[in-house]
Amino acid sequence: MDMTNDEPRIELLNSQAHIWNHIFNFINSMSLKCAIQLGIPDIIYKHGRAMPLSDLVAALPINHSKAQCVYRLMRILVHSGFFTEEKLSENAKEEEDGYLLTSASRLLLKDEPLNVTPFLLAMLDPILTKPWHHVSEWFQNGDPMPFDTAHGRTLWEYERHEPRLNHFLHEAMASDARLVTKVLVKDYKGVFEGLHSLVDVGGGTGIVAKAIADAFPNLKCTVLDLPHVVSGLQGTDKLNYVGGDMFEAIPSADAVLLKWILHDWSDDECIKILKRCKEAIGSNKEKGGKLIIIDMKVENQKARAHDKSMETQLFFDMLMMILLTGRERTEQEWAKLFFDAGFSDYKITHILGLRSLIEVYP
Ligand SMILES: C[S@@+](CC[C@H](N)C(=O)[O-])C[C@H]1O[C@@H](n2cnc3c(N)ncnc32)[C@H](O)[C@@H]1O
Ligand SMILES: O=c1cc(-c2ccc(O)cc2)oc2c(O)c(O)ccc12
Repeated sequence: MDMTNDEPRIELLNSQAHIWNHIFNFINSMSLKCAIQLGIPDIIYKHGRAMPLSDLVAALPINHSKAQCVYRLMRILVHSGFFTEEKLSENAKEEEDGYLLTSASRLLLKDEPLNVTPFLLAMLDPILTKPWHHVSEWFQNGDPMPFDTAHGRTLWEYERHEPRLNHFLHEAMASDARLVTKVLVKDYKGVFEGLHSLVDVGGGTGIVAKAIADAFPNLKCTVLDLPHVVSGLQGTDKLNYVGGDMFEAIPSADAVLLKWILHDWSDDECIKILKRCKEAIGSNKEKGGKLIIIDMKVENQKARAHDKSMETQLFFDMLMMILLTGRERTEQEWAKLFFDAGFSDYKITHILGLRSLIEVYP
């Protein structure tokens, strides 16, 4: 069909703009990465009030020949909601604006306890972005995921031999763990009440388990993770680290926590992990034994076609397909996994923004 003849001109131009926006979506992420690497959020924060462009330029660690370009970087970041502009003076004749942080850029400050910068820097590192250039090739070959097509080995193999990847992934996960734990322990204490023991499976360096152990004096926590992740980590009387493999065995406990684990894995792999979790909990539902999952629940796509949070969930689903063997799941897909692994019931609570808390009972 010849679009130029049949489509109204306005629709033709809108379609072109839609495509341009998609071509250049990466410019939003890369501009933000640049601002963080230059320390722009911290510089504006330290200034303490709306910061004029000239002061920002003077404070930046840049070559002076690039001074003219700062305005253009800031303009796109204002547009995407990371900074706002405010008049520097009450005097209407004075035109100059100054930059202020927004609630999103406050989460990028170095001294912010819930800083999400490590997650951003990890996801935009060339090791993790290279596989995106190999997706169509992967669709046509026999590799398990585009990460292998790009790097010749799985992410797990790469991580074992490349300390930098291992380090930035654990920093990324730890930063997310701090944010989620803050909400969980403050607002959803009931989930952990009555429990005496909990294993955080794939709990990394133990940020979540430490916070739960601190918040509940009668609860002893264990972190199970791969031996190279937990080796050298010092436990306490309330927190202990176990090096092991969740596909083989999970220490027994009243409750098992799986935060951001199951979305990394295929359905068959999840069923194996879930069966090990059920063995660890035992079968006594009345004793309070349960599995606690923190992961996304994707809604029906048709109902939310233009919803921003649906888009973010779809981004994560693609990320899991490109890097790992995992996926994001609908309620029906979650329920099937639980019943196939031998669990009898579950309850989903929407408490963590795009992620849900799913309690699963033996
Ligand atoms: C995406 S991270 C999630 C970390 C943590 N639960 C969080 O949300 O912050 C996945 C974790 O699973 C761990 N892991 C991967 N394979 C594992 C296995 N076979 N047994 C135990 N842990 C494993 C990784 O080392 C990593 O710490
Ligand atoms: O980029 C990742 C990587 C992982 C990951 C790394 C190593 C493992 O043994 C398992 C998983 O998990 C991720 C994840 O859960 C996420 O939500 C975003 C990114 C990544």
